[in-house]
Amino acid sequence: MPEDVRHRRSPRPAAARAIGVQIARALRGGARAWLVLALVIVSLGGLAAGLAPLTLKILVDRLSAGATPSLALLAPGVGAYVGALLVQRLCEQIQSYAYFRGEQRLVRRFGAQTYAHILALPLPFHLDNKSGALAQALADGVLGLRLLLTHAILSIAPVLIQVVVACVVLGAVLGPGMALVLLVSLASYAAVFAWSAFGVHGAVKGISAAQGDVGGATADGLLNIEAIKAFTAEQRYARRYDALLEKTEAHWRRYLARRLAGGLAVAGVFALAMTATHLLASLQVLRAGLTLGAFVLINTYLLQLIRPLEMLGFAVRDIGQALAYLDRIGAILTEPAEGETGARESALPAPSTPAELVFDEVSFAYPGRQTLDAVSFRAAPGQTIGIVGPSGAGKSTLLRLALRFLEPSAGQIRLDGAPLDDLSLAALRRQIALVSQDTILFNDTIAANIALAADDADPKAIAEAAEAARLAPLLAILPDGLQTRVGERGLKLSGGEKQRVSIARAALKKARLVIFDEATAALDPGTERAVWEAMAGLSQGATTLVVTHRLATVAGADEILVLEAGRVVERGRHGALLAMGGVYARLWRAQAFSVAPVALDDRASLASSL
Ligand SMILES: Nc1ncnc2c1ncn2[C@@H]1O[C@H](COP(=O)(O)OP(=O)(O)OP(=O)(O)O)[C@@H](O)[C@H]1O
Repeated sequence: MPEDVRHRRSPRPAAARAIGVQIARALRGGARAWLVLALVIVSLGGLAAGLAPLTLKILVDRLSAGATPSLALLAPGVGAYVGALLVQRLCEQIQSYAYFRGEQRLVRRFGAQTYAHILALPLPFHLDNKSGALAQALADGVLGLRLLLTHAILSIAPVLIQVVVACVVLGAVLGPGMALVLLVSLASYAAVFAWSAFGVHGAVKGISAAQGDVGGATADGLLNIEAIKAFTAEQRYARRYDALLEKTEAHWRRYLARRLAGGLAVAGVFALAMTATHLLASLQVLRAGLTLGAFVLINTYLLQLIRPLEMLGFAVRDIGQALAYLDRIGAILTEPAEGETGARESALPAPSTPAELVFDEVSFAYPGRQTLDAVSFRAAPGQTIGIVGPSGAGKSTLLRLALRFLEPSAGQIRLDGAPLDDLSLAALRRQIALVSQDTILFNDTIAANIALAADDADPKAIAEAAEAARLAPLLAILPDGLQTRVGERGLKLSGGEKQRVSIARAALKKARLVIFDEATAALDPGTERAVWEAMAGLSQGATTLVVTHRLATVAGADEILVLEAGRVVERGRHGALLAMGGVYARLWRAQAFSVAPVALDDRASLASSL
């Protein structure tokens, strides 16, 4: 079971590799060409900026050589100087366009790929992590990528090019000593930046984790707004939220302190570097009697490099922040997605007949908790298998195994004779429809919610599925019918209506294996009966697994499994189980039947009503 990503320290190299792979994939499809173009233009601009002072030196030397000033004398120098500056300005404009085109494409692809990866992570990962924190990690990761890229291409690359050109020109004009002093100064500067960025990186990681907690708490509270109000827990949740914000503020304080210390150290090194460069330059001018043009050259370089060097400082600091942002998404990217082992999907298209499902000595344990122990059964094509037993017996876990949300720790599950892990997950899940107790709908229209199983579902098929799920009476009173929006998590519909949307979803899928997990547990008897009728319609022509606490609903099942503490303690048909006088008979007697819901296998009478 994966740890909560907020608190795990993923192995850095693995996370960095995962991000690298993701960025490399995202670069394909247009982004790379734009970014390479941006780099080329940045290089051209940097070269022009680096050479501009040299053209100025030539101009000043001509002016100070004592020759009679004339247009012919000045024009080439002025032209070269202005031309170099113009090229630099033009490059700045064009590089922005090219860069942001590439950045937008890259960010889009990176975001889409990462979101797809998160969706593909196994269910246990999602159960262990807060959705809000995952959303925050994704947003941070995208922000981190943008910061990294912007600085790499728009800040660092131009500075490096200008510095190299300046060193080469200064070395050629004033000798290697001057170039060496400049390089040593820059190296010290870079070292102090690295130290500063390292400190900031640690502090930002704390902020990022704290903001993840805040994001998680925000979503948690809003998702449970009804419960919070019903239990008058508003103040408590607001206080808890404030406590998390307080922690975030503390991390920000630490970050600001580190940033200040780093900034001061950088400023100190900068002053030292400038003093050394200036002193050496002045000495050379005095001793060697350098030309006025050479003196102008040194000063122009110094003035010209101050700003880019400061920008480099900001860049390195932001990169520390960007890496911290990327750390968390890197940890998520190292999580393995659900297994895709099967190759049968294209070779063998699933038949349209009901499926055969076999559990063969299947065991499963959540961490530290044995949950299922050597469970075996066979659901023959078209049969209905009831699964009953006390709360916590492992019924839902068994269904999750059938859908391969979880993997057995021992034993084998087979669909139509093939082990589940011989099928791709998509091929497996396409054949199964799940109707569970907690139906959460998307904040979209009823039609879009029904069409979850197929992007290109035919409106007629959606209407038929709605009809089969007994949604017609509801749709008749809604002014927008199937186009009615259901609100956040479907809160504008009642529990029974939501269940019927969920059944329509399954009906549209025309599944070969239908799984009901306490599908009507939350409904009143009248609604329950209507929903069961819809469910019975759905299980026509399919093999059906029904988990329920209401024994009457599986009384007609072909086989009933009684689970207790993860073991099948009794099995058989309703009558035989009652005659056995064991757990099932006790549960049966204990239940008071206020209504007699339609049994799922009462198909003959239902077929006519469908
Ligand atoms: N993600 C999980 N991590 C750890 N333990 C879990 C997890 N999900 C369920 N369990 C535990 O596994 C056991 C079986 O749970 P399961 O949901 O399968 O029971 P159930 O028979 O469906 O119960 P109920 O009838 O109440 O829905 C329970 O003890 C439960 O606490």
